[in-house]
Amino acid sequence: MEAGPPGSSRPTELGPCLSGQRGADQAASASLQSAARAQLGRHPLAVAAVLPAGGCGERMGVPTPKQFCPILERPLISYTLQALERVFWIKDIVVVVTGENMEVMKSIIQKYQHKRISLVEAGVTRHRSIFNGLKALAEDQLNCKLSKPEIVIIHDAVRPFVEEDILLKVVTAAKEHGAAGAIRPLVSTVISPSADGCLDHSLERARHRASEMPQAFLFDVIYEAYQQCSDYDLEFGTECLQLALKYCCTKAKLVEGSPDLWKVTYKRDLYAAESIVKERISQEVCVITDTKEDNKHVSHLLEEVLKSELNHVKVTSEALCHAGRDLQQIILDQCYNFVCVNVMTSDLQETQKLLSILEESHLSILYPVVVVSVHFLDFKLVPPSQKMENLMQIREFAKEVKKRNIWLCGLLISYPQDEQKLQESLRQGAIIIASLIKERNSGLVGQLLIA
Ligand SMILES: Nc1ccn([C@@H]2O[C@H](COP(=O)(O)OP(=O)(O)OP(=O)(O)O)[C@@H](O)[C@H]2O)c(=O)n1
Ligand SMILES: O=P(O)(O)OC[C@@H](O)[C@@H](O)[C@@H](O)CO
Repeated sequence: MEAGPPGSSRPTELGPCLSGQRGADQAASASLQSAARAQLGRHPLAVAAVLPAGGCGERMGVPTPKQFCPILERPLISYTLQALERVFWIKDIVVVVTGENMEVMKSIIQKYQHKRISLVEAGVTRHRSIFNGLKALAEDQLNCKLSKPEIVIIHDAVRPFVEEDILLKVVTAAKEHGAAGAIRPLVSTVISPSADGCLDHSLERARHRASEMPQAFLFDVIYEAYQQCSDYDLEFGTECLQLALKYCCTKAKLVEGSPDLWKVTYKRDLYAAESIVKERISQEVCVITDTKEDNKHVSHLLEEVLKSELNHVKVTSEALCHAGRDLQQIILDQCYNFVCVNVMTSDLQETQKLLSILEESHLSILYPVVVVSVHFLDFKLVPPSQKMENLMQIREFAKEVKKRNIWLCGLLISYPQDEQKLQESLRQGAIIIASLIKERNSGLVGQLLIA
């Protein structure tokens, strides 16, 4: 059982909350969280989590177990760990992986600087893996670094979009009822086939629900259930709530969960998960300019066109010169998209300054940061060839900063004297920038695009 790297520093912010909630929902969630935090704070509940991650992902149909499949070049399991790490009152996170994947898991913990993680060896079935995780938490383990919690959360490692409020709800419910689990409406009707492969009967969909994760239990309840569990249940069971009912007569409280709780099972689920992550880290763009009047004017024009191109996206602008203060705050506020505006110049000094600031921050550890180095050039005044040589340096810079998960590309925008033609160039440029930010295609890193 290994803990995460001791003392590894971690960015103060753990990346955006990839929650499905927005606006009013978020306010409700925040007020629930503060109320529950007050409650948890008053009687500090010892809460730990067990993340079964020892499967082979057969239904995903790829050689890599799905929990290690990449989303934006980061393993799926790292997103789930990040989601749980954001919850300050979960004191230990036990990840259950196969022996052969132990080193892979350790490298993920190291690279993404996950904390509060202990690793335990998986079993041949999900229930056996979960049982191994619980054993690691029980006090009756030799040289155990973990202490037995009052409440244990069980959450599949392949359900990355779990929010604090559903965790609070199931933990609070488990404290009262002994067990609790998230549920969702059924999408398809459940039917029961007869022996000859025909319909025997169907269940009334409105009266049934899909059992999801997270689930939470009084530790003693679920640990006792697993200890009493038959080999058949350990081998073929899929429902922890049922074990609590069958072996400990504990009826779990069912808690409505959000649509994002779904389990990544098939390849399409991985594409869906990546789309959600891309959408969530494309919510803000920062246009960086210097204080020269010409730059500020064009940056403002570009900012306005970007706002119309990227609706629902917050577009801010910042001068690079006093970067020590305002830009750092924008970085801390989790902006992952930067447009560095250069007017009538193809040198890359401003862009390089921005890249250095980004490299010094932890911002790109968890998510790729997109930087577009924009160069407005009046092709009539300055033949592109004279400037292209400078701009081609972008390829080298991009290769270097890609190692720090900063995805740099260049964009040449025509800067004609004619106002109407300038507007058209700006619109073209904004369309390209919007696509670079939303699609986050690593294949375009180091490219010089022309609007
Ligand atoms: N022996 C096992 C089997 C599964 N799991 C974990 O339980 C979770 C949910 O199980 P499932 O979606 O079935 O994952 P797999 O078993 O990997 O998928 P498949 O059935 O397609 O092989 C996953 O995080 C999986 O890694 C586990 O810890 N140990
Ligand atoms: O059965 P699988 O191993 O695919 O996945 C486990 C799921 O069944 C489980 O996570 C929820 O149904 C809640 O128990």
